[in-house]
Amino acid sequence: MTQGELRKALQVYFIMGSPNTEQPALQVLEEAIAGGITIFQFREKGRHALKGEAKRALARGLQQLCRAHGIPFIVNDDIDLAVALDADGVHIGQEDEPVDQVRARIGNKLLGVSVHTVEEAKLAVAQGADYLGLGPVFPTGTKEDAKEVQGVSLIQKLRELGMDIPIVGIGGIHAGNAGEVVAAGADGVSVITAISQAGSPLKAAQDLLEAVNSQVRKG
Ligand SMILES: Nc1nc(C(F)(F)F)ncc1COP(=O)(O)OP(=O)(O)O
Ligand SMILES: [Mg+2]
Repeated sequence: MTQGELRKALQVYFIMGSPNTEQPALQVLEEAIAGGITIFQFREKGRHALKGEAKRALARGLQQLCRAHGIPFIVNDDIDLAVALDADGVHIGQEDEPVDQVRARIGNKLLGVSVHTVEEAKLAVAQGADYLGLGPVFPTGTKEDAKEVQGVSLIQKLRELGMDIPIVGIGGIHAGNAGEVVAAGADGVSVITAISQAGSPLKAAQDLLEAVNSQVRKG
C-alpha cells in the first residue's frame, strides 16, 4: 500500500472487540463496512475479552469480512495473533512490544503506533511506524488507562514541525467533532463507541465518512 493509499485508508478507522458491543461483533462490522469504514482494527481487550481459541475464531471471522470487502484488517497488541492470521498489520502502544522488534517480526505489514508526545512520535517514525494514533483527542470512556485528553494540539504540533507521517486521531470522536480532527491535520479518525454502540452502525459510519470528507486536511 502506498503512503497515499494509507492516508485514504485511515479516513474512518473502526476499532472493535466483543466487549464493545451488545450485538454480535460480526453483524456490527458488516454494517460498519456497508456504511463506508475504510480500515478495521480487532482490539479484544478489557474484563470480558475473549481469550485463546474463542478470540482466534472471532478474529478469523472478522478478518474474512474485511477481506471480502477489501478493508485492511489490523490486530491490536497481539503480534502472535497477527502473524498467525497473516493480518494486514498491527497496532501497538508505548507499553507494548518495542516498535523495532515488532517491525522485524511483521516485515512490511502495516505498523501503527500510539504516541502522546513529539518525542514519542519522532522515535516511532525513526523505528519504522507507517502511521501514528494520536489521542485521546476528546474524553473517552472506552480505554480505562487512557492518557490525558490533548485535543488536537499534538496533531497540529507534528504538522507544524513538518512531520508528514499518516496520522489518525482517537478518543471520544464522533460525526459531530470528526471534522475538527481532520481540519487540524489528521488524515482520518478512529472510533470505537461511535459505531459499536450506535443504533445503526451503518449510518454512524456513513456520517463519519461524510464528516471527514467535508474537511480538507491542513498542514
Ligand atoms: N489501539 C489504538 N489504535 C489507534 C489507531 F491509531 F489505530 F487508531 N490509536 C491508539 C490506540 C491505543 O493503543 P494503545 O495505547 O496500545 O492502547 P490499547 O492497546 O489499549 O488500545
Ligand atoms: Mg496497545
